[in-house]
Amino acid sequence: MANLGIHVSKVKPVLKKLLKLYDKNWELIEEENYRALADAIFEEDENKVLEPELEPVQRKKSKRHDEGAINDEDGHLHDEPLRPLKRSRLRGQETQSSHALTGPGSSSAAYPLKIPKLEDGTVPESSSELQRQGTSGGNARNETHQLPPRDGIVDKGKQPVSPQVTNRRRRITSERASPAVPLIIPKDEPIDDLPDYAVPLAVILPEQPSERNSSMSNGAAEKQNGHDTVALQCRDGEVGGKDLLPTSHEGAASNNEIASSGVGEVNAAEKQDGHDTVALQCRDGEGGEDIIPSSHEEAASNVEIALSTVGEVNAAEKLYGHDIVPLQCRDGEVGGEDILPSSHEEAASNVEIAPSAMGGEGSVMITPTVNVSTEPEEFEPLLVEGSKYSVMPCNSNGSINVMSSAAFVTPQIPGSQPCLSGLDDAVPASKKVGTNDFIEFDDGKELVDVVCPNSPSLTLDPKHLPTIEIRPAQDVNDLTKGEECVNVSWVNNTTKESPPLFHYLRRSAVFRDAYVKISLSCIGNDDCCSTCMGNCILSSKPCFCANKTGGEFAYTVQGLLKEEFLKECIAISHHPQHFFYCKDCPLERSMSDGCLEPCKGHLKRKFIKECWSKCGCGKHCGNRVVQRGITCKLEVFLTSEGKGWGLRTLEDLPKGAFVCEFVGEILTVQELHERKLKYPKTGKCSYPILLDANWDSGVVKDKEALCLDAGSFGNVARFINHRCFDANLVEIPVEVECPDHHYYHLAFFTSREIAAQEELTWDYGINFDDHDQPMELFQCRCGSKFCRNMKRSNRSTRSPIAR
Ligand SMILES: C[S@@+](CC[C@H](N)C(=O)[O-])C[C@H]1O[C@@H](n2cnc3c(N)ncnc32)[C@H](O)[C@@H]1O
Repeated sequence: MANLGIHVSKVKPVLKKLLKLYDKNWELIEEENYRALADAIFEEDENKVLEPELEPVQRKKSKRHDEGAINDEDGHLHDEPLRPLKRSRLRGQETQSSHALTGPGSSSAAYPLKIPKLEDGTVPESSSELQRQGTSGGNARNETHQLPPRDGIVDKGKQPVSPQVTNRRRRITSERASPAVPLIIPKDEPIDDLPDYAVPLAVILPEQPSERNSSMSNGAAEKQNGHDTVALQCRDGEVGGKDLLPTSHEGAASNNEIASSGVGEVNAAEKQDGHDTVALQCRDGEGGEDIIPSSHEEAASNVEIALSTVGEVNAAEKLYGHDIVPLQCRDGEVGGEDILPSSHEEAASNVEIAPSAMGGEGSVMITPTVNVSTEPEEFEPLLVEGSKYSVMPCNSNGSINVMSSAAFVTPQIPGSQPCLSGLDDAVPASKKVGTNDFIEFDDGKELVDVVCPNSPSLTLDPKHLPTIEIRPAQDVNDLTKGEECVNVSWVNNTTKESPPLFHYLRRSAVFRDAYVKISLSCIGNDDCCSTCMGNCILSSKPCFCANKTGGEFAYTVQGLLKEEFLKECIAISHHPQHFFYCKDCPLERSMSDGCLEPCKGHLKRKFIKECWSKCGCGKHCGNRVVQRGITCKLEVFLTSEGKGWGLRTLEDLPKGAFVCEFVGEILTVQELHERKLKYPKTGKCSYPILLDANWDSGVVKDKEALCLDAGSFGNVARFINHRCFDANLVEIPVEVECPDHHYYHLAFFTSREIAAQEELTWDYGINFDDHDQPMELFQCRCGSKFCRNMKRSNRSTRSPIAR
């Protein structure tokens, strides 16, 4: 603001107000380079000028306006907070999050628009049915389904949405963030010139006078007296604070480690040059109580990704073979509030690095103050991810410097921090800024200029730039990091971009609240084949496990889906008559703000039931396919059609072959909703899929209403792109260890033969005509002749399907 000639005294009160109005959502304020803030300041000025001229009534209105009320078309005032430039987006937040809950088949209504594959290219019969429903103003559902009357359910005046057009059933989609750019030579350009993604997360500060000055240039900052001031990393625990710095990548990389206990707690400490020095964050799995090492010895010293099955997900970045930076540990409280250890707050808040998922283009986000050394000597890059951020153990003294391309362009601005796991876990970067330029979000506390102008530390001699080596963030040969039985390579023949960073999971893992009961005692005699031996499929008599698939196994002896079974599954996906409507929809409940809307419908799918541990058969039983994991050769590649990354097969695949399952964090739909509200922009890095196939089984409790989110934690399925109608994969729910079907596996099978090198696709079930979808609808480039996103000039915007 200072750069705009706006005095800090003007900025402070407005910023305070904005923060309040935005619920401290810093991201929204900083968007478009603080345009909202600037506008609010100007608006404030204007109001001051206009105020005396207003009639008393107008003045009242004006005052309300200032307080956040807005006029609707009828001239009524609403108590919506004033949100300069962002009103429409924020208004859509609720919807946005609701859209976020779209299942791929979301399981369910995600498929309303699908029509069966056509032999001759004509629009299938069902599409006209769909069109009818789509054009009927959303009442189509009522033509075939009578919604039961429900107490407490209030239709907020909206048209009941046809399952064929409802947003919520759609697969969450997200826009890829802009591509990474190479480092840029310093230049004095206005901040506005910065592309979105270039807004740095690290804050570059001028040097702070401190006894520990020697370490200030060494990377992540340490918090002193409430301010992030001094570099934390690479300091030994010796008297005098002399920096002991790693002399190699390995040295630096091994310094940041986190360990987790099996009961959900995660302890993290800085291990520096053999000395455990600083505890990072320590949480238990219960109420977020801090467990703080009282000595170096107690401090856990390894940073690893820890997925507690009983609670939080904690993670560290292990990139390119190096443990880079610990991420964050959070409490297990509902709402995902950030709770920092009180007694060790200093230590705990010093290092926070979160990789973005999709939206962040996989960049490493560094939230504390980071000093860029004015004279980096012989720095060697440890990692450059997506060509945007470099983490370099670095100087002759070995400290870790973190640099972003933006750092060379402009003084750094505290940016938003796409989150990590638990998207609702990440602490917004803007919460911590350095001493002179810090921002405090605590109500009533001082707000100071948000920009760090003219930081001397920004002046980097360009001669150093060529020394920065770009390395891929993901292992080219295997981005599963060894998790799968097969390697999954990735390739990009077009740019230097790496696939986005995310934590590879072979199996879905509970984020926090989801109730996933895996208990042998819950598996009844009907749910397993305890008397079987060997390979059930070879037996002449179908066993108990086959009962759940209609008395026949779903698989052939060759391990493929039986033709009939597959056909049925595809048909279910394509036909809307398979919808059911919950009496008390958990999804609507999760998004309800007092007025419960009617269930929009879920797709009733056919399950595969696999044998499992309580069965008597062997591990190689033919009725255990999905649980064995990926077996075909796959590759992630940058698509040429502008769809971002995609997944393809490197070998011919027969029809009905299992490819992979959709893996992600298991969230309750409530948690997902909270996640979306908390990070409205994280649609970019969130790929939720509803696990709603059993919601017709009665009242589903909140903790049983689940979804999978592969935004930050997932497997290769997160790279599968959408294709309208004639995708070559179909997703089928699979029961393995949970007979109650609250949690199940969602497996992708080939819907036809697929040749080597073909891209693998599935139909997200998106309705591209639904513009009431704050989730960025991408422009579909599926190339299908049935593409629902094709521009047809004579088509009504309300009709999702062509006439
Ligand atoms: C689950 S991700 C798929 C992987 C993604 N392409 C990537 O680069 O990581 C979904 C996102 O991919 C892109 N996408 C998927 N299918 C697409 C299509 N048919 N046309 C254009 N973009 C597509 C959209 O940006 C969408 O939000």
